[in-house]
Amino acid sequence: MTMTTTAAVGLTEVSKVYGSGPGAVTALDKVTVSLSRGTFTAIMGPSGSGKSTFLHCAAGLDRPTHGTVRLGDIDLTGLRERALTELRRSRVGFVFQAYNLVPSLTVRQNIELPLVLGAAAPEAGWLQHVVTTVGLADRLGHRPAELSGGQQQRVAIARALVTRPEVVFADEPTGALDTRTGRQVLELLRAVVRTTGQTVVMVTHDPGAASFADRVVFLADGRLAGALESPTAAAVAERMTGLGEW
Ligand SMILES: Nc1ncnc2c1ncn2[C@@H]1O[C@H](COP(=O)(O)OP(=O)(O)OP(=O)(O)O)[C@@H](O)[C@H]1O
Repeated sequence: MTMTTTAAVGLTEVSKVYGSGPGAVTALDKVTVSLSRGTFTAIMGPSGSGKSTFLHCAAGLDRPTHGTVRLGDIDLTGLRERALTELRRSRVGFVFQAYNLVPSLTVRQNIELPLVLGAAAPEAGWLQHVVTTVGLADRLGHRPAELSGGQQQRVAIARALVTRPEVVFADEPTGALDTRTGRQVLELLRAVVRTTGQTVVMVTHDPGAASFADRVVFLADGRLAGALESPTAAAVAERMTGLGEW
């Protein structure tokens, strides 16, 4: 049997140009990067460096102008819209800064929403495992408005995990949280990677948040600007200072 070492996410020479003519903006410029399975990666860079564009292209929310994006062994750039939608539903989880919970639904209903929307049912016990991991077992009947910001974000993380996606993409997941609550959410994401082998990719502005990752990938002006393994907050801050204003 041959060992396959397919990356969870692979971008090859990915460029994204918004608009055309003199007003065109190159948000990503030939970015090639490979993110291993079961790792936690932070994406950092100055404002406007292309972080959100990177995340959206990697997650199949947006299509690159050039280059290829792979999730596992699937080339997203070759997929039609319907197949891409299906892939996002079943293989990818999303966590945003604004938790995007449905206010009228309970915690349990919010978490189960992706299953109701047609993704394949997870293995028995997985929902329970997710709920326990995020520490919400005693809050399942509550509505989002009855929860703290950190708890709401944990619901959003549980919702992202419930379909057992291969990759969870998080865009500033701690941006709206205080430091202590943010830490708990980051510890949760790290624990998810350790205990489930899932892959997490997180955009952040915060060197402290990035230090929870296994690796930080830096962007500047839409280009790859290096990486740090086992980052400390101080090392990340120093690198960011070297990249200019942030
Ligand atoms: N829909 C769009 N149309 C035109 N230009 C865009 C669009 N989206 C992003 N851009 C431009 O692409 C560049 C990269 O934007 P992006 O949002 O990816 O950066 P970012 O690193 O996430 O920034 P921030 O940290 O400020 O959120 C910026 O110059 C931005 O103005």
